[in-house]
Amino acid sequence: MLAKALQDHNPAMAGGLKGTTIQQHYKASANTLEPVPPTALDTSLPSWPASTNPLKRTASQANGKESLFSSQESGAKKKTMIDLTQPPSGAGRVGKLHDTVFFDENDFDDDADIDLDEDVLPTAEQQPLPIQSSRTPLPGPSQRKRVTPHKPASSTPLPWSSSPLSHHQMPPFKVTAREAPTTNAGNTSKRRTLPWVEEEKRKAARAKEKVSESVIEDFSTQGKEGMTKKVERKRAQDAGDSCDDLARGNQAGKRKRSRGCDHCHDALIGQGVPDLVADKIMEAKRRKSEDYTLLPKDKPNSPYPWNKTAIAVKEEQKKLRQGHRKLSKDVEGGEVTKSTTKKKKETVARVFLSEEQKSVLNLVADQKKSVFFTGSAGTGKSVLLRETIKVLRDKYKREPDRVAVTASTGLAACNVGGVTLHSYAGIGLGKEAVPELVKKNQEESKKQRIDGRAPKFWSSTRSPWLMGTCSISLKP
Ligand SMILES: Nc1ncnc2c1ncn2[C@@H]1O[C@H](COP(=O)(O)OP(=O)(O)OP(=O)(O)O)[C@@H](O)[C@H]1O
Repeated sequence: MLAKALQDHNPAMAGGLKGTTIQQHYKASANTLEPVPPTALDTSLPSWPASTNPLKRTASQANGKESLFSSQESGAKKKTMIDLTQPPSGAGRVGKLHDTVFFDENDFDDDADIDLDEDVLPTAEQQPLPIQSSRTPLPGPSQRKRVTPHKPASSTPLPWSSSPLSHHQMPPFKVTAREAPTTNAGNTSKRRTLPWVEEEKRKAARAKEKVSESVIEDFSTQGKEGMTKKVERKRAQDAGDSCDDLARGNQAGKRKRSRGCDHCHDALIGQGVPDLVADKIMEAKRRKSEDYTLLPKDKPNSPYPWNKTAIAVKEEQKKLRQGHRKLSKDVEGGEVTKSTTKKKKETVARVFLSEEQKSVLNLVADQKKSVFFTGSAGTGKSVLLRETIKVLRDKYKREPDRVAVTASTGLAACNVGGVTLHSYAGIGLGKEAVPELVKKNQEESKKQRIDGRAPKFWSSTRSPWLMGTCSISLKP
């Protein structure tokens, strides 16, 4: 069936198959099949019309020489063979089917990209700009002819702008913004000025003219001497103005004060003030006027509420606080709040000693006797001891070193505000012999005297001794 189809398609080829089987033939052709070079394709293309160009067709549309073969013996390997060397034959049944060409609407979208091998000279409108691209064309596998752009001659001047020639010429002179002519033809620019500024200028010009006229008249009538006198009068007038302005604190005075004040100086001399004194007074005045700056209170009040000095703001805050305090007092019915009043010092209730305690105190403080008092816990021994210390310190206020509060232990000493007996004596742990301890105590007493501290006369201290949880020693 396949051989019959091939015979119908190309009788010459079918004839060539005589004497061999189809499979043997295509085995041999597959071995000898070589890729067709592109030059061969290019040379073969122009001879065919575009409608019958086999390159524009798909493999299934090529011509009757296209077919698929599969080797049933070797397995599933499929080989496609297209013979492009032979012109298409319209005699075959498959070729007849493809004589009618169908076009899609999108088939001609790429017509602009078709590279024609004709040397078409570009027209004047299509002439490319002489800007050379930095991109160099990549060398392709096929060396096709490229359309070279028509380059102008090197001597031809290149137009660098499309502006008219008048725009390229330099202006005849530099025109400033004020002198620049307006766009309106024939009208020069007129600078807008304020009417009152113009009026002031006119007045100044008129005054200048008057002054010059008067100077000429004076010079002609009074001569040089008259002119000098007039100038002096004018200076004195200026100085007088400056003094008045300084007194008022005006800005005009501040500007004029550098000139000095000759007429004030003359006035002082006229009053009988010596020249040197007048100079010093004027110098002092000048310094004062230079250093003088208006205080905020001297400055006129600003009509604007936000234009206030820091002092004015503080005064306002102070007034507000006072008003708030007054208001709070009124609300609370005149009672002062706790935060504003000082807390009263809490006083400890006075201790009232019992008869027994009083007798012990009397023996120690008045009769200067050594007393041993003891008792069970909570019977008031510490209370009595603190009261006794207090009475003795009040009694010997001018001789504080005469009262010493000691205890055998540190805890007991803390309870009555004293020190340990060993610390008071300065004997350390007290493990040495008595003579050595006495010597130590005397040395310690000397040191304390030199240092100005209260001396400890442990060795020479006599009665009364108060023995209990603590002891109080009194110097005789
Ligand atoms: N004359 C007094 N007046 C008021 N209170 C007193 C008086 N005597 C003692 N007390 C009170 O009795 C309590 C015990 O007193 P205190 O601590 O002096 O006793 P104490 O004998 O020293 O006790 P302890 O032996 O345990 O140290 C304290 O709270 C103290 O206030």
